[in-house]
Amino acid sequence: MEAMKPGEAVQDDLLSILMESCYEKVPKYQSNSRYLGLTIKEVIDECRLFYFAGQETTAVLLIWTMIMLSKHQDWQSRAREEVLKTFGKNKPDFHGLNHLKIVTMILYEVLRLYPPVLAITRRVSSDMKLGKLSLPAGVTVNLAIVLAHQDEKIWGDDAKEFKPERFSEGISKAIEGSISFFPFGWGPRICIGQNFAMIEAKMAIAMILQRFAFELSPTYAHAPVTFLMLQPQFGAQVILHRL
Ligand code: HEM
Repeated sequence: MEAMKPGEAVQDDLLSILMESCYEKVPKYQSNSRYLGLTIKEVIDECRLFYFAGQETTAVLLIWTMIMLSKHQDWQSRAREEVLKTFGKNKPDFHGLNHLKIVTMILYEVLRLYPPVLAITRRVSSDMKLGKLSLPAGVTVNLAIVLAHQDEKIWGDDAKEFKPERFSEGISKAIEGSISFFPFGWGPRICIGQNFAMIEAKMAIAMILQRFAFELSPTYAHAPVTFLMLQPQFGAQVILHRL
């Protein structure tokens, strides 16, 4: 804050933007001053939210992807083939990552079966009707992402099976008009980091596939459990073979 006052240390990153809003719009922190910008507490809360919302979610997406590609070696080979065709052994670039079709299908299917955020909740602010439901003010509605993602009426008898080909023509074709795939939430509060998360996950998976073949260790026990996020309860023991 001190360094920002004379115009130093302002950079084009998230923290600077938050700090700028805080410093420029609320020059003095008096409890009676008109509230225009973020308070320091709000800046800290935003930073915490970004860390919490962005770190663990993408980490568990990557873990489940490694597990699924270990269980389904055919998809691991297809993904590696695509990555090597696109980048060779070079560092993946943004343009190429955006054009990975197989890897994207795999990530969507992992997000469908193992959504890092299992459910989202909303508090009803005033009495309202939602379809046939009457919701009184004050109740909390729980939207179980994982149940919609594995509903056999929507996804078919094989809803619980790993079949990335469901997404071969994109999300809208796979869900055919129903809102039955929302790993990043939906509506005005949809995840602000979803594009970043997908690029980050593609980058990590592509770099692993370029270097390693991998399989599950016999010690791995499949036991998804929720500790805030959906995680493998006993860890993910994966054996890597350098290529
Ligand atoms: C696989 C990765 C991710 C998943 C599955 C995920 C999932 C979600 C979901 C379901 C919500 C909506 C919560 C609600 O409606 O109550 C959300 C919100 C949010 N996410 Fe993510 N997220 C991921 C990655 C990220 C990343 C990488 C960032 C930041 C860099 C991020 C930042 C946020 C923020 C700030 C919100 C709150 C948005 C708001 O309330 O307006 N997320 N995320």
